[in-house]
Amino acid sequence: MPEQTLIVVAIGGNAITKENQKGTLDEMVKNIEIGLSGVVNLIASGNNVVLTHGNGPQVGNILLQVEAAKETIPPMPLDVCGAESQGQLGYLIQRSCLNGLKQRGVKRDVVTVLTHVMVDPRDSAFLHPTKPIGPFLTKEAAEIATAKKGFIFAEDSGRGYRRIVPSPKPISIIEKSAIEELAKAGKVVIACGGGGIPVIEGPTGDLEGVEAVIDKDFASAVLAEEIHADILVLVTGVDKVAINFGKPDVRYLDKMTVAEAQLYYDQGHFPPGSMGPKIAAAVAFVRSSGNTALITSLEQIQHGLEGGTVITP
Ligand SMILES: Nc1ncnc2c1ncn2[C@@H]1O[C@H](COP(=O)(O)OP(=O)(O)O)[C@@H](O)[C@H]1O
Ligand SMILES: NC(=O)OP(=O)(O)O
Repeated sequence: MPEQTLIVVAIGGNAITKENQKGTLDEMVKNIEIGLSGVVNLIASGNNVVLTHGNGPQVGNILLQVEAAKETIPPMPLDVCGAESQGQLGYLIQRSCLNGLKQRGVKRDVVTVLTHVMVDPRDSAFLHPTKPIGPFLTKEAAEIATAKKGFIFAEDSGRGYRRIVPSPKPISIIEKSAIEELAKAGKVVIACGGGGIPVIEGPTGDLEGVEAVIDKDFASAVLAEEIHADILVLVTGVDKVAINFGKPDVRYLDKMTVAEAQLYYDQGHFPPGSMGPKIAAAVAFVRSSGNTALITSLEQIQHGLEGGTVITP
């Protein structure tokens, strides 16, 4: 790897509010502090790092707050709720990074960039919601919420039922130049929170927010390509990617080429709601940049970037 390695690290919203948690401040602060220690080590050892993060559980909770207060306080649309989640989580992640660096005796600026992401208004995702947000409900609770409020729910990878919203594909990161300059100047940048605030170009050419939640793995892959990152790290709940996941003949992989990843994808080893988007995002970055992607867990990153599953050209 080059001397001044630029690493984009993407962390899932479910790592910040876990599946069995309600999303209290205390839970989020603890998860971020413990979860980020490996990332802070990467920063402390001299790498340039851009941190991106999901927001599914958090933006879902903000929407529930909006919904609960709508008779007394004017409700805000999903893009504004997404922007709120960037501020909420950006603040907690930024503070945790600053504290972690200070504890290691390292002086680095840490900034959060409110990030807009261009999407296509004709993206078919607007007609077919797929992105799970908010708490995990039982089937019965989901049916009641649908009947009462008209929300759409879907089963999320065997973990329960969650509200689903449109998730258009990210086309380009509006603040890419600022993020690249900051990161290459040694600032730690938190960007593309919640996959970024989805925007389109309106009839006058002005940016307009649209109601959706972008997948943070896809947004991170586009960002990594646009800021010329050396490596894209997608952090999730497993140390390595497997074929035959959950079956007796499961095999965890240390590495795979994009061709192998595509073959396993086509063979159905990576489900659409969980590992599928990560593999698709990693493959897109490796194909477009010629660099490598790594899929691994926060625990594994504690030991550097040597473990996990590496995807190579
Ligand atoms: N082939 C596979 N290899 C490894 N993990 C898999 C595979 N297929 C599904 N998974 C599951 O997918 C999860 C990652 O998806 P998800 O939890 O939705 O991501 P996120 O961390 O972004 O919230 C893993 O923790 C694992 O439980
Ligand atoms: N926006 C997004 O991808 O969030 P999650 O990581 O919570 O799914």
